[in-house]
Amino acid sequence: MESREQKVEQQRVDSVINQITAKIKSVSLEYSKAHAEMKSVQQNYSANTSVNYVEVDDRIDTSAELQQQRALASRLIENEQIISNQLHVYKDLEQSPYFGRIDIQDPGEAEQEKLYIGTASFTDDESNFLVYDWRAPISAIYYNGTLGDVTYDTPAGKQLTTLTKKRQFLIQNGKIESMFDTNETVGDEMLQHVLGQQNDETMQNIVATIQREQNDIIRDTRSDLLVVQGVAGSGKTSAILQRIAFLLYHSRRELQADQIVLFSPNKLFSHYISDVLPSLGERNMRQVTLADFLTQRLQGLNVESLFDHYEKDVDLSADQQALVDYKSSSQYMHQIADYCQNLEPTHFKFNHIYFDGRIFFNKAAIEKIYQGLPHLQPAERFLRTKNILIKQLKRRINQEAKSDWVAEEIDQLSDEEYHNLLGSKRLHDFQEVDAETNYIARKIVTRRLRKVYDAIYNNYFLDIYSQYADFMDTVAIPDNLPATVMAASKKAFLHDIEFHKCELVDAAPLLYIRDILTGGGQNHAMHHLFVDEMQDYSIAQLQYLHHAFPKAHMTFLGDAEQALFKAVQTPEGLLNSLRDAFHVHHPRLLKLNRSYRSTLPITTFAKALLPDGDQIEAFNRPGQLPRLVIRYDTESCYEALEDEVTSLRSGNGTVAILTKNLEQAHEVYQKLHHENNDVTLMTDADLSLPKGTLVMPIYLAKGLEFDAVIAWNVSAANFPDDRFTGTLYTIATRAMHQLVLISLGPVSPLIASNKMPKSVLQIEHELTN
Ligand SMILES: Nc1ncnc2c1ncn2[C@@H]1O[C@H](COP(=O)(O)OP(=O)(O)OP(=O)(O)O)[C@@H](O)[C@H]1O
Repeated sequence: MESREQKVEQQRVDSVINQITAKIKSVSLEYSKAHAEMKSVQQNYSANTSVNYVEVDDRIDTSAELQQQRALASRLIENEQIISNQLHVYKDLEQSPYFGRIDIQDPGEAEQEKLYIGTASFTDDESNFLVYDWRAPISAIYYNGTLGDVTYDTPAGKQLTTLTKKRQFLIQNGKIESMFDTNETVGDEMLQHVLGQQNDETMQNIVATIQREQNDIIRDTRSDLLVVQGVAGSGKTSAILQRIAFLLYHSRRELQADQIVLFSPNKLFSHYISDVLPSLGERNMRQVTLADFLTQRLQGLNVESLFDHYEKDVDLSADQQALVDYKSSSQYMHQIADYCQNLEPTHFKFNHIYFDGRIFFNKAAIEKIYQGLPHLQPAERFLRTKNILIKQLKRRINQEAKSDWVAEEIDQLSDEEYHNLLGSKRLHDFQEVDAETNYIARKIVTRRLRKVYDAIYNNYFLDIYSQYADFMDTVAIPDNLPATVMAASKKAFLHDIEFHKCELVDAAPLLYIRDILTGGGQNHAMHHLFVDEMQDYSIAQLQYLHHAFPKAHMTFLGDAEQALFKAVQTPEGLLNSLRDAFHVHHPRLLKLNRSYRSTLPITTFAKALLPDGDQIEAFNRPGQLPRLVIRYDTESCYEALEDEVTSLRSGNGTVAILTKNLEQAHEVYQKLHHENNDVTLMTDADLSLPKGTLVMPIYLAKGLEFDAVIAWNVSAANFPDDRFTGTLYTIATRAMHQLVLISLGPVSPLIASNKMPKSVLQIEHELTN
């Protein structure tokens, strides 16, 4: 039954919603007007684009007018967009205007104030705040404060107040479903409700239930390097997105969404999180995967992806491991920087520039230019060389413009082509006819030699591959790495380059060498760099990202335990390595030890897989024990899989069958698909997750979650030793409500260990005779 208190609160909700509804009406009217205005300008614009293009003068006037109209149209579109966004925000508020209330007593004030907190601010006609945005300074108290005296940060400094009440609401369709008073950050009841729900296709914001430790990450504006070690399901990704929304609000004037870049683990993940910021009324930040970023920067090269890497690098010899460790280290990157700074001009490696299959600029000539310059930093010297080459190209264009083929081509130009070549020039700009013909001739040659210009502009005359090979030849390598292994690696690198391929471990060092020597590759406009799943990045790669976005504040989040096929580094060790490598002023390490995603039995099982799993605190959400199903031949194993899928599907929206690698995902898919059409095999090209039964290798499921998970073939043969702990742990922790493990033959020692209490699993054996 509704309490008296709840009735009073419901009356307030009703009154606020009435005001929001009235606001929606007026903003809708505004929107219709803006839309009509935009449409009429657009129609006008398209009518004008069909004007006569032949007369040069007309064309120039028309183009100026068109430009004006285009600018007006884009302003109106922007205006319409702003109003439309506002409408979205109000419509969301109309359903659920707020989720929290705090009562505060400011020092010296006679009366207490009641403040209500929601996803966005809402004021009445007299500008009184009926709802405060969750990011407003005062709202921090809701997340951080316990009853009593509290302080909060404001632009004017710290403020003191007394918190006398903290209340949470669950309001749906304008009705208070439940409300609680609490002294905690956000009480368990609310979290139980949110976490018990079925998985959606895309991630939801957690604004109503942000926890205190998460709030520290979200509201940190001081650190230039924030490293978050958070156990699986502890809300790292959620915290990133809430943090971005917070930063956009906090620095509304200086920061735009496209000045924030997030490196995400795969494309499925990018789609999975794409609704969170729009649900908070913000635009999405830029998102990129490491593979896309590297491939884009190393155009023409097929850079090995993290996925190829997972498929391949399971069994490395000690020497090979030493090589990978070295090339992934900050020391390696420092040695590259030293190499570049001290590079003798005679050691600089150049390429010929070709045109139509013939050498246009000879590398010996380029070398001569470079070596002839005064003593300068390599990048400066390179830039000067580039400018000299462009000057030489211009000279050659002028000479070539006098040749017969150009004159012939001019003769054959149609009027329209001729005018196009004239561009914005007018006929009376030229003193004589010759000058005009010469102008056209140079235009023709310039167009023809465009490729040469592009090659110079894009620095193709630097032979970065030979340069990197030279570096590998000359660098002082660590004691544990045999010189023969390094030499073989150089050879393999050059061999791969012949086939336009490059291993992942060489991509960042290669780019680093190129950037330092050419003075390029740095984006100074990016204010924030976020890296999710940082355990999958080497220090060398992170160092390159820091170099590529030198002005960006960095937030790196990950879970050392989820490192797939890789040794685990302690968070403190990682922070120290990063601090030394980056020379930052305000590094900060935060830890999230509470796991929210999975039920208590699933988290309890997952914890037991880890040597130091005790640090993980499970959120107490009840559920069934994970089931371990053991079969002794392939046929019965697949039968068991089918039975499990059928039974899990009846209660869950998505069931994900997670495998160790792609090959096993294919095998499972072939088998299941044969019997049942409602199964999807996910690949790294997929952009979104369908509902139903999904099959994928674990590295594609990084950062994702599913209602139910089946861990495929957790046998001793498939997961033989502790190199696979991270993989198995990551698989288990993708499950929200149910987890089934299927083993073909004896179970992995990671599960069948003394450390694994019998009570955390329900085991089903097949009887054998
Ligand atoms: N404060 C919170 N309130 C409600 N739900 C939360 C909260 N924190 C986390 N969650 C939920 O827990 C789940 C896991 O969160 P998230 O994916 O952000 O964790 P993660 O640390 O990035 O996980 P992983 O490293 O395992 O991929 C999500 O469903 C998220 O919505």
